[in-house]
Amino acid sequence: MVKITKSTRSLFLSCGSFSLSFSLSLLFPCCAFFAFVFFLSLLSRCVCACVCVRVSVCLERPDLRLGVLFPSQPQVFFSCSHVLTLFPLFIITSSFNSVCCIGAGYVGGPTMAMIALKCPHIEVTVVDLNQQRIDAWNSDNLPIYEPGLDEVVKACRGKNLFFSTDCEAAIRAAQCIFVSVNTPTKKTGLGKGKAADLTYWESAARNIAAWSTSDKIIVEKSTVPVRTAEAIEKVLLRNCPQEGVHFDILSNPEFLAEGTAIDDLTMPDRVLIGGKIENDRGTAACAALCEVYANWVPKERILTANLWSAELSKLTANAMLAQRISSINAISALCECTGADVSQVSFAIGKDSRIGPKFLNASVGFGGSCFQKDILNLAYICECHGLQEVADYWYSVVGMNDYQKTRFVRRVVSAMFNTIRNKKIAMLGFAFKKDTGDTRETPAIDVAHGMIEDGAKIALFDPQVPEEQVRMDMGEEAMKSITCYSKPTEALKDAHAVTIMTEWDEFKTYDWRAIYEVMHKPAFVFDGRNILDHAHLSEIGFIVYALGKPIDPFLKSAEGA
Ligand SMILES: NC(=O)C1=CN([C@@H]2O[C@H](COP(=O)(O)OP(=O)(O)OC[C@H]3O[C@@H](n4cnc5c(N)ncnc54)[C@H](O)[C@@H]3O)[C@@H](O)[C@H]2O)C=CC1
Ligand SMILES: O=C(O)[C@H]1O[C@H](OP(=O)(O)OP(=O)(O)OC[C@H]2O[C@@H](n3ccc(=O)[nH]c3=O)[C@H](O)[C@@H]2O)[C@H](O)[C@@H](O)[C@@H]1O
Repeated sequence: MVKITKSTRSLFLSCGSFSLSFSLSLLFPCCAFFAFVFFLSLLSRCVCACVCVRVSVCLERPDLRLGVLFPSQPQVFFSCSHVLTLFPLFIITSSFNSVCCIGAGYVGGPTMAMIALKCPHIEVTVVDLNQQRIDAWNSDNLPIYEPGLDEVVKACRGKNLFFSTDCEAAIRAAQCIFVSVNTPTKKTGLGKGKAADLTYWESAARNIAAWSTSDKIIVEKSTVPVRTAEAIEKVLLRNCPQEGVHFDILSNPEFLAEGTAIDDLTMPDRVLIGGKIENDRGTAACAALCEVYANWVPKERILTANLWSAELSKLTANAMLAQRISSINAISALCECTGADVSQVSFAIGKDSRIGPKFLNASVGFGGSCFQKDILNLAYICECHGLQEVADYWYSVVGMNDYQKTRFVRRVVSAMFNTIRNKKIAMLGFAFKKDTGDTRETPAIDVAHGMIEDGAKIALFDPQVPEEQVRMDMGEEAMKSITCYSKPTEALKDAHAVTIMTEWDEFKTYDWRAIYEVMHKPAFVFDGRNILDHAHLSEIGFIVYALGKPIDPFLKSAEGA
């Protein structure tokens, strides 16, 4: 008796589906698309059947041919046809030509501009609740400073790149929705000071659910706790009023760094796409997103993974990068005690190909919106899983960063005869790194507060950070002790000391001899980024403190005093 196998059944099913949809399409033209899809499906299965028969003849293996109809050897047929039947699904999802991104910030803006630039066939709309931000994206004064960004935006804006506050229209129109909203550390409630605040994410998901009338691929671009996709899926499914709308969730964490975003996006080390690769829809959704990136990223750099691995990889990458900085900063403290030079140590260990040279610059501390937030979040997740020792390990990376900032302030105060009361301290740089105007979690905030506590008057200059931003970061009370200058010469005139907080290239080109002349003596330089020519400064007459470098004899004696 002929037993109906999976492969036989699928052949009959395809045949039936095609006939039905074909007949329906004669009555209702809108069914023609489905008829086409089922036709492709049937075709693919028939091709497989023919191949199996042909192969069976060549190899004299009747069992392979029988596999089409009988249970003896169905795998060959079944797996081939399975792959080919993904094809129609692939067509549905891969050909998307309209994407939207919720969140027009440091990630949403540049990443979408790059997709628009590299994929002229895709219409990209970036939406945000913040009207001011959207207006800025639509103006000549972009809301973020990022080298090369202006050119990319100008090349596509109004063609296939649009910025809008009309979230509803953008969500309705898009086949694929990137979510790139902020995920800061929770300030109150359960997990405050550690857990990620997913309020903005959840509200974006609720909007997607409310306004979607067709299937969507939802892409997590924001950095989120591992297993967020699971929670988001629940929100989407329970809140979508439209029957039959399907959401495929992907994790596509962003690895760009501010200041180099355009280069990072143009040639990323890797693009990571996590999805439910254990099922056909998940695989097809992953493939569709891979296709977008394949327009400019070499295929071998596009990695796929399961959802949870992708989500966790992002937190882990940031934690590991920050951990390298805390490690070298810890060594910088030891260098100062022993006469070793941290730059020489970094160089020597970086030559080991297993360690590598990057992220080994000692500094006054890492800043930025993500490192601290993501480590705290990672540690909190560990705590929630009862892994206290693992959590403590990661907390210590943040602890070392705090120590480095405090240590820097202590050096400033102790070097200047244990008092900086009413002394003018020129602070060069406020951004958390060069080539950005971003000040989130910048070490300059803590250092400035530390020096103000000791009575200092701070004269601040940063080439990209406006006074209003400093005011927001420091607060009105602290601003009584801070004056912001638009020219470095004004900040430096009559200063007792200079502190370098950001590694802006222009600081290296200043006429330090002329600066020395207009400063009070002894004139101090505290280089929190190790960017200046310290030997040259000493030769001019400055008392120089540089992180992790042999200590100037003047400072040693001041400490002893
Ligand atoms: N800043 C960076 O360099 C990187 C950030 N990330 C991650 O990307 C995410 C976004 O970061 P940023 O772009 O820096 O944040 P951001 O704060 O600059 O931008 C987020 C934007 O989302 C908007 N928004 C919030 N809720 C919204 C909603 N429901 N509908 C519409 N718009 C909404 C906000 O108004 C804001 O403009 C975070 O999870 C961050 O951890 C990842 C890699 C790099
Ligand atoms: O998730 C994120 O937000 C991003 O966080 C970092 O990017 P970003 O914070 O923009 O800038 P980094 O170049 O990593 O610098 C972070 C901080 O570390 C400091 N740093 C960096 C390198 C180093 O050797 N020493 C050091 O002190 C920088 O001055 C800065 O304050 C990561 O490098 C990105 O891959 C990631 O996508």
